[in-house]
Amino acid sequence: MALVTAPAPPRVYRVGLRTRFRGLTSRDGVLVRGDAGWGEFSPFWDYDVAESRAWWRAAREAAEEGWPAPVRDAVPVNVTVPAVDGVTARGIVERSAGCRTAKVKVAEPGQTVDDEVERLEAVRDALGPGGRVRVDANGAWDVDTAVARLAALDRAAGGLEYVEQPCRTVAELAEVRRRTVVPVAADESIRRAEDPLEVVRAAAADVVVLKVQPLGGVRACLRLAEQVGLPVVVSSALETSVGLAAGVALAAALPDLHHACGLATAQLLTDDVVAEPLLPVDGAIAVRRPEPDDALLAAHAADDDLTTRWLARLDAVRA
Ligand SMILES: O=C(O)CCC(=O)C1=CC=C[C@@H](O)[C@@H]1C(=O)O
Ligand SMILES: [Mg+2]
Repeated sequence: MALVTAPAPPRVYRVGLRTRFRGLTSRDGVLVRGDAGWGEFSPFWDYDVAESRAWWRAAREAAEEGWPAPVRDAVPVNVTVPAVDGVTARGIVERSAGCRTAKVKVAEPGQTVDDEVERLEAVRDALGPGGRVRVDANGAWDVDTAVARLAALDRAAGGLEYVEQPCRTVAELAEVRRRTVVPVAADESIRRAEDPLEVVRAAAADVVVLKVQPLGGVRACLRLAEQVGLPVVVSSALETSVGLAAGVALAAALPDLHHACGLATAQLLTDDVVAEPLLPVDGAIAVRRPEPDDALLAAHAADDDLTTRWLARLDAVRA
């Protein structure tokens, strides 16, 4: 008699964030298991059903197909510094397990340029002269603000590696790029765009940020990287180590990788669903695919209300 195993049920999780990030104090999502392993489906709640379909394709790829073979066995990563004060920022860099690049959040509502200068000076001081500092404005500035602000932040940081998404539109990114010496990286203009190649046609970026879930999986990102033809930074969507493993797999499979990747975000979580999270050692994450741990899945299981919301979302996206 053939033994038929029932498909594993989706597991809804919720874990805390150490510092408020993107307005969030915790992160939640669904983990699904297929023949190839575990996948994560965790679109932020501001992504609608249509946008979330790419996130589902990434989870399905992980669970059903797995990922292309790596060409490297470790991925250099940046420490991610939320919009915190200078003392806290210094501590985060010092406890980042050897990261030599820091990505610093700027343009936080309610903060001033002085807050950003203090944060960047502290980060540069903690990294020393050999480290790299990048900032991420999440599209919050207009062009004039970006140009003026970048001059001040470039000075405070002792040189910026790049600014990620200084303004909202592709045309604005292109103008900022023409008016400042700081290189420009496109993030939202890739991951939330109808046509990610618009950035290339408009000469709007020096670097592109690729996130596996919003862009529909590792293979989809590899194809996009080839079409874009610009240096790539793989970054997380603030997932558990199950979702991070897909980002690590992408970074490991890219033919060229010249920048540290934004994949050290397990450092931002208070806990994880795997026993050995994908954390950096000496500034790099080893390429591997950790499995969730039953006790940790149980410990971080979402309550009934959140579980119901996620299962409804999953149904809507799969329909
Ligand atoms: O790139 C990093 O260092 C970490 C990931 C990161 O910053 C982000 C993850 C998820 C959502 C975003 O608001 C944010 C980003 O804008 O890049
Ligand atoms: Mg970004």
